Amino acid sequence: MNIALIAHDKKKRNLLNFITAYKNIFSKHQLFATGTTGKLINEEIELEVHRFQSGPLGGDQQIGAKISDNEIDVVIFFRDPLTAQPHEPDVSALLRLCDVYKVPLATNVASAEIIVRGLEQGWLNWRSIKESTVNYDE
Ligand SMILES: O=C(CO)COP(=O)(O)O
Repeated sequence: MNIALIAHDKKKRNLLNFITAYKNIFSKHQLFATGTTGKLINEEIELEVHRFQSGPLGGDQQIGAKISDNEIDVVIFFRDPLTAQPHEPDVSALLRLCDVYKVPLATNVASAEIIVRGLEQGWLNWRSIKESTVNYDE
């Protein structure tokens, strides 16, 4: 599965801890991230990550484009709900595209835990047959 990993600055430590805890699961998948998040994952956890631009410089939009091409299966985005972001429209657009394309999305550690454990159990295997069977308008 292709997993997008993103965290706002005040949530980066939470995301790094989370990925470390589930490193054995994440290591079986293809990882994508916005620039700074990806750099930290790469350096601190030593997982291979494809890095896009930093979020405020277009990284959220790049991940959104991958979603619209059906190339992202899961988004884990630890948002900071208490700090205004200069690129808030990009953040909203990314979250919106997850809903448009029915991509499982976790915006905090509690929901991320459910998704990652489900991933391991095969609950998201339907993603691989999605393109041929799911009508995006429904
Ligand atoms: O701002 C972000 C998501 O909106 C995250 O970007 P960075 O990973 O580059 O900090």
